[in-house]
Amino acid sequence: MKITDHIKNANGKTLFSFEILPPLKGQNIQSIFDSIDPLMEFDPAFIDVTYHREEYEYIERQDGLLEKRVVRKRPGTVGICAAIQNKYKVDAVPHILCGGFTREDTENFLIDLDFLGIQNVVALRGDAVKTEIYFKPEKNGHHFAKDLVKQIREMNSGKYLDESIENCYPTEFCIGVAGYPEKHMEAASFSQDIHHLKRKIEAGADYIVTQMFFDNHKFFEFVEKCREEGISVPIIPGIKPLVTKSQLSMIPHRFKVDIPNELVIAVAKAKDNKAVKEIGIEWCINQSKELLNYGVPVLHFYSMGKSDNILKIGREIF
Ligand SMILES: NC(=O)C1=CN([C@@H]2O[C@H](COP(=O)(O)OP(=O)(O)OC[C@H]3O[C@@H](n4cnc5c(N)ncnc54)[C@H](O)[C@@H]3O)[C@@H](O)[C@H]2O)C=CC1
Ligand SMILES: Nc1nc(=O)c2c([nH]1)NC[C@@H]1CN(c3ccc(C(=O)N[C@@H](CCC(=O)O)C(=O)O)cc3)CN21
Repeated sequence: MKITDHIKNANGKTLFSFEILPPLKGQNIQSIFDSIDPLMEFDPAFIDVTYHREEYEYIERQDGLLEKRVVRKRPGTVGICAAIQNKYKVDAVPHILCGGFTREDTENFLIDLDFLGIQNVVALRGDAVKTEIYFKPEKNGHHFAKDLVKQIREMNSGKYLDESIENCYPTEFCIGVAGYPEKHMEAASFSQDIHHLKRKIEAGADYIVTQMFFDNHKFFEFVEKCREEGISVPIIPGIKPLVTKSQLSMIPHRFKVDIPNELVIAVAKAKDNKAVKEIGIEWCINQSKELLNYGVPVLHFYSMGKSDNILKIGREIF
């Protein structure tokens, strides 16, 4: 079922969802099932599975020259989505990126998803590859998420890239896009970023899921601003409980989000990561309760394969 239909059918009740990443190459899928099993008691409306493109590694050869190697550390997004839908009868939502994909790759990827009965996707530009600062599209790939959204919409109206093929089957993808309560790191201003978000909705996106945030006021202001700008689609908050001290520097660095001082102080004072996990759970429960009162359509947890803390949070909320 489409995410937007899940939301409509819930009649104002807040739904539960979470996000996982494929295991490192060489691992089996059991670790994925083990992380999903405990969370089934909250009846997830959907499970997002991130997509991980290739990375470049430079290996020093014996002659001292550097050899560039292309590696994909976390393949398997589509297979995991199919396995989830088959095993749990829960909608799996693959992330689909501009980066690393030509338009043809995108079309063929979407055909696979459609054949597997996957009806939802999150359309993202994708991060720059680790060894580069700026995002670079493939030749004949998309620069921005809004262009990817447009291509999916065209397939939804039966328009494929090869116009000589007649009577193409129209797919029925429901499309999510990312929103940034604290502005995307590359956007020149918050207003400009909202303007770009609006373009994604105009291109045909059906809902927004946010970057993680630790201060609900940032989310409330973001929703207000979106509504003022005429963005009327559902906005789903994405939240993540802290688990380690090192995240105090990793999260602001990687995702360009702020951590409120009160939380920073509590985590910094904690005697070990076990204590940090408890602080993270408590903070996330408070965030969740307030978001629930605000009437969010879904609470989306960035569990990334670790479910014990989400289980504790879910038991307080759902
Ligand atoms: N894998 C995942 O689950 C998630 C990944 N992300 C990452 O966040 C990053 C951005 O992805 P999206 O939000 O999908 O990208 P996007 O294409 O919507 O926006 C990327 C940046 O370009 C700017 N922009 C958009 N249209 C523009 C235009 N026409 N001219 C100039 N600038 C424009 C935006 O303000 C933003 O700063 C990526 O790095 C993505 O991988 C974000 C959320 C979830
Ligand atoms: N810019 C951006 N890129 C993304 O891929 C992305 C977002 N934002 N925001 C939403 C989700 C959340 N994502 C996440 C969230 C946490 C981890 C994670 O596993 N973090 C580990 C350490 C990761 C590492 O080793 O670098 C952690 O300790 O939290 C990974 C992806 C992926 N998504």
